[in-house]
Amino acid sequence: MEQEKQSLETFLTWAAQLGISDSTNTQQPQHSLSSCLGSSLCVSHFPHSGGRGLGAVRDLRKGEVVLRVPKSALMTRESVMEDKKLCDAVNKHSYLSSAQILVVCLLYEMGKGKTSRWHPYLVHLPHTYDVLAMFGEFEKRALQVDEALWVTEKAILKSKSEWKEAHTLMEDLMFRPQLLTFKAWVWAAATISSRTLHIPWDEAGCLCPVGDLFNYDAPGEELSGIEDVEHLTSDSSIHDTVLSNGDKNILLDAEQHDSHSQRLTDGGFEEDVNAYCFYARLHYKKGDQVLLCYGTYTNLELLEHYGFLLPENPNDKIFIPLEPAIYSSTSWSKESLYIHHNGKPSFALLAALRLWATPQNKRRSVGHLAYSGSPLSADNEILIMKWLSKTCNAVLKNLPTSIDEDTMLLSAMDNSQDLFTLMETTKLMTSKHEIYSFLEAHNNMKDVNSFANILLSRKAKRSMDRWKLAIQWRVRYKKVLVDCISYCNEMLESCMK
Ligand SMILES: C[S@@+](CC[C@H](N)C(=O)[O-])C[C@H]1O[C@@H](n2cnc3c(N)ncnc32)[C@H](O)[C@@H]1O
Repeated sequence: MEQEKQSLETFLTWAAQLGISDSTNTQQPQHSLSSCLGSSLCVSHFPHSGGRGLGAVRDLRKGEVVLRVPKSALMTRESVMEDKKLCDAVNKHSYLSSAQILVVCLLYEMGKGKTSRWHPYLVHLPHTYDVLAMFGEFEKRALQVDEALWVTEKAILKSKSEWKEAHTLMEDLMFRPQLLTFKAWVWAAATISSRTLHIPWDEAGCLCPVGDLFNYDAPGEELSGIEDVEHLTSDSSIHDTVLSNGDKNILLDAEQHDSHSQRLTDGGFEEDVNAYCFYARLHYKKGDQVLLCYGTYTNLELLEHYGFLLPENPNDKIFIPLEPAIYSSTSWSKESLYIHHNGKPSFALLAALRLWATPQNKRRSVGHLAYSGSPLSADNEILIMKWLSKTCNAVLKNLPTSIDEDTMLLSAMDNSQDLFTLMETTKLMTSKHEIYSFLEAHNNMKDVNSFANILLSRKAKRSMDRWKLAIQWRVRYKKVLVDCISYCNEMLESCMK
């Protein structure tokens, strides 16, 4: 513990020496070079929203600058490739993407150990991640929903193929065997995926010491009026994040105290000061966690890119299987046909269903109504609400566990110190099969008395954390379906009045 504190202090001193500062005084960035924090922020622990993060050391006003990280302190492809050996090797592998190269750069610096100029920063990177590419077979299956399984499978395959493609380069650079493994690659790729920030000159983004300690908050009401804002930012990654928020022409904030309070961006690279600047997106009280909006993400996207999800995510959306005729009834894209976090069908899904439920020869005459979001007739509305409710019910019934069982399993997991107690608590539940599968995936253990030991294995503990995330995700998915059924019932009632 003491060692960790010491190491954090060393890191913050190192950061101050690089000019990183949370001081409000831009002329005289830091009073002392002993820490880059202390004027606005401090590193703190927030167990329910991201773990390690940044807290306010004083009341912060919305829009005020809370951290500056000079360009020279950013870890980018450009800065790491000042190393001639790396640069020469990379130049021989031009087929690699910029993100793959940044992954190699990170592993290369890791390989340097204490001699890396980034060493004080690198030692504070998380040791493991829970992004989908790290999900094992058991954890993947625990997601239960085809769409999520498919996204996970895709993430794993992508990671594998990117690793294979970069292998020759890493061999050329004579990486030691440990850094050549797929495990090392997924770790580095997850670091890049979950921590890089957008910079205008490199699509791979940058690693930003101290600036990457901000935990995530979903964009709030300011974006909720733009239903399909995700189309603007659809290929989600943290890089798009600041892009999605960075348009200073979009001023949606009602409060207009000063120019800063209007900005939607809470972080971005600013040419005039040659630094990454972070702003308070809200008023914060001393002690509050200061959060950053990385972008607009569904829970599945958060899991894919960042390895966490939000219990209440205003940007969550779920997809249900639709008949081919529904997709072909309109020109809306498949991605726009979904159900919102609160159970309401998306604008496009409603329009598509309304047209699909209209006889083919009448569609043309009512197309304009459907595309403007209007109901077509009471009968049509009743038909689609019944269909949607029935479909959601069928999806729920086809899933291996219910919300109640999942909730009980989660609570048993939280309250059991070991797997033996967990088994006892869940003896009568369907979930016990899942627990057996977990045991099979981790040891083929048949001896109940040794369950307790499993929790001691670090690998099983990691797997359990991911299993828990998978259950939390599927519970959210199922709750959206239940809310959609309620929504349909309400609509049906009002149609039948
Ligand atoms: C840019 S880092 C933020 C700092 C990070 N907590 C750390 O200790 O280094 C992003 C990671 O923090 C975690 N995180 C951020 N916001 C979170 C939130 N609201 N809830 C849970 N985890 C969060 C996730 O693990 C994510 O991949």
